[in-house]
Amino acid sequence: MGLCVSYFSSSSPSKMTNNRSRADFLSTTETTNSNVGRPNQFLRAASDGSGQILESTNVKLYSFLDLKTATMNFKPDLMLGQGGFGEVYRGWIDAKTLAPSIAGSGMTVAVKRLNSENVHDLEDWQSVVNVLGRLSHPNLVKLLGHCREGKELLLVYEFMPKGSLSDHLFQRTEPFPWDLRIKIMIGAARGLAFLHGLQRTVIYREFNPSKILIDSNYEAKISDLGQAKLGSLQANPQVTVRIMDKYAAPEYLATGHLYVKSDVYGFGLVLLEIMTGLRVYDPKRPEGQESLLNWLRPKLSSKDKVKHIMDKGIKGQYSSKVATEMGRITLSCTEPDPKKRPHMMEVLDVLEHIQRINLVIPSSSKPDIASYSHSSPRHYQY
Ligand SMILES: Nc1ncnc2c1ncn2[C@@H]1O[C@H](COP(=O)(O)OP(=O)(O)OP(=O)(O)O)[C@@H](O)[C@H]1O
Repeated sequence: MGLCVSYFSSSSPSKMTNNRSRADFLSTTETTNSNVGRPNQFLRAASDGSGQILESTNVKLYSFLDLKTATMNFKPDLMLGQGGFGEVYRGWIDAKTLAPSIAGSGMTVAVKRLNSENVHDLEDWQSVVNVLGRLSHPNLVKLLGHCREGKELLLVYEFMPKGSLSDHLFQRTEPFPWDLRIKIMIGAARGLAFLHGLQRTVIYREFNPSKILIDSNYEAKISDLGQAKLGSLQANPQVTVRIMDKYAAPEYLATGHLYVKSDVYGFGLVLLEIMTGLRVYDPKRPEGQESLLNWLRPKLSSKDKVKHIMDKGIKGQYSSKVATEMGRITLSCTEPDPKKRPHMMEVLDVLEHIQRINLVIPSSSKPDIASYSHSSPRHYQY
């Protein structure tokens, strides 16, 4: 995890570093020639009023003891999950002062305790926390606080009570309703478009369904802003390089160069996952079908064939026009040539259109979202 900061002209595609550490999945780049090569509408994301860059960061500095208190000493029962860089615990803080509070009172937060062995470039910890703590958008999980004490590194995030898109798509027996799938991807597209539309462009880099978290209203927020500049390969060449990143764009795997459009590729793969209900890569599938995109790409452009790749569990919840349009936008996002991929604002427009055209499906053939939404992933019930 980590952030790679580099400076370049924003003419797209934007060349980045050739570091391939998983560590620098979230990259910021400053535009020296701010709008060159961008469609005007691309700036809408940063200027539509929904997101902003705060004057100063509100990210609170916690002591390790504070966060021990907030999480009942990192009680195993409170563990929300474990990622490649550490564990995430449920915790509680005072909603006004953000001071740690006793379990069950105040505001719930997610406390990420990073495994410091994976963190190698700590000099910029404070500055990166400051930069990312200033980004505010309804579709980004808010970074509320951080702690750095000896080997302990922690980040405190807004709590997302419905877990991740990955939990809903792949961990549950009940199929995730189509309307929610599209709503969530629209929210995620807004979050990414905001990052890409900033004058100091942010490339997220490891977009995938476990990074899309869901709030109580099924609004999506992109998580992990703030896991920043912690462990670039430059700082520590021994860091394991994860060459076969399942969601990584081909140009990144081939050259190590990262572009704004590399995020669009990852987004396209998640679109394919919400269409099919299948993981983007599964070695257990029969030969030739392990990579979802390689297997299904020929069907995405065919009006007749695309219907057949849709998740059987959501049959009847979308029109065939929706399936066709989804096939088209997925194909376009996953174009091998990054220049041919759309900007996130364009993807957002298409998804909003798809959401509108699906209104023709009578609600009687759709599942009762209210009853679905009463359930949360098991580990989120407390
Ligand atoms: N803000 C949050 N609110 C609620 N749950 C969260 C929050 N952040 C993370 N989680 C949960 O904690 C678990 C681990 O998250 P984490 O970000 O560490 O890992 P990941 O995204 O699965 O993988 P990695 O960081 O290795 O790429 C996930 O299952 C996620 O659902």
